[in-house]
Amino acid sequence: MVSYKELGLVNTREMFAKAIKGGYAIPAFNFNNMEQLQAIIKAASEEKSPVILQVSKGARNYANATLLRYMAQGAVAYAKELGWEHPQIVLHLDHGDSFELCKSCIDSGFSSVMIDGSHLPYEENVALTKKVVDYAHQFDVTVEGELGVLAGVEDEVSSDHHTYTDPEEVIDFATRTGCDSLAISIGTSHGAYKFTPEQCTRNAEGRLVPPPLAFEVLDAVMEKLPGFPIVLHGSSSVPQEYVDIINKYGGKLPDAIGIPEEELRKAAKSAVCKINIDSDSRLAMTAAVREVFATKPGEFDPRKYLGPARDEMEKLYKHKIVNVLGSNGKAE
Ligand SMILES: O=C(CO)COP(=O)(O)O
Ligand SMILES: O=C[C@H](O)COP(=O)(O)O
Ligand SMILES: [Zn+2]
Ligand SMILES: [Zn+2]
Repeated sequence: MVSYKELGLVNTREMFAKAIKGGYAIPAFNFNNMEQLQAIIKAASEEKSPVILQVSKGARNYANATLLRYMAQGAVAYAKELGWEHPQIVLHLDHGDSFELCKSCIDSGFSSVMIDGSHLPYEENVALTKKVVDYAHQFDVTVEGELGVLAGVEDEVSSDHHTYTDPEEVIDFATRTGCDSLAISIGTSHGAYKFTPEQCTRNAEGRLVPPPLAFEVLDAVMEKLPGFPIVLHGSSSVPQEYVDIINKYGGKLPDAIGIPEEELRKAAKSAVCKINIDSDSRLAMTAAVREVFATKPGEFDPRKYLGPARDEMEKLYKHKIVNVLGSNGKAE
């Protein structure tokens, strides 16, 4: 058993309280490799932004759970080397699907976990989330629960079907589980295809324009739970520059579309205090790698294509921090 406190990590409690008061949101960036982690830490250090390092079950399986957590723990030392005196870094389990997985992360130094029981019947979601909270809180680890189902990978019924969070359930859920934050469904979804072309309109250039998020659901949740930390998953904006580069250099991402940054900016000013971004980083990395492969076919040193990918991700993370979430300078 190793406590995150010995590792210089922090939980989300104070971070979220400040973000809600200050009208900004904390970035939660997924990582599963060294270059992503370096780019996240460099961006957060240089912008003095609190940051949530997010690890999925898939990432643990890909990179090896032990190696991954040592990498994240090393991130605190790296941030200090970069001149960030008091790094505010959370190590968070993304989409935990069982008590055992959450416990294993808590026991190995995670400062925060998500237990995602959103696909379960309501009472089972409450019971599972409460079980994780009861364990986590003994060690001052914070817990994110989820109510409502995002379209796409979270929804087995169909890719364009959301079950928005029912605002009538949130008080009961938060009170009975004791969770520290709540992920809700208001129309975002995971991946690079957040809306089908049929759900969108087209602008003059023929680009897809997505339908708006259900801000009325967010407003109703905030009215029921004033000041309670809300989380948005599936919040990549799928930058069209990256999609174009990928498609130009042999990729195939037709009609990829995300959440407009304008909507995320608006959400960040509300009780939404954690915004999850993974796909945008994948797109930045893929665009940069494809461009090197296409324009410098003689390169075979991975540093020559992963290096530019890392630079592009760092640029992306800084852009999110400074221009979308407004978390820069909040961890001086
Ligand atoms: O919600 C996410 C991770 O939990 C990531 O969402 P995106 O696929 O929109 O980046
Ligand atoms: O919510 C999903 C995250 O983007 C992580 O995805 P993953 O399960 O492919 O690692
Ligand atoms: Zn979920
Ligand atoms: Zn998610």
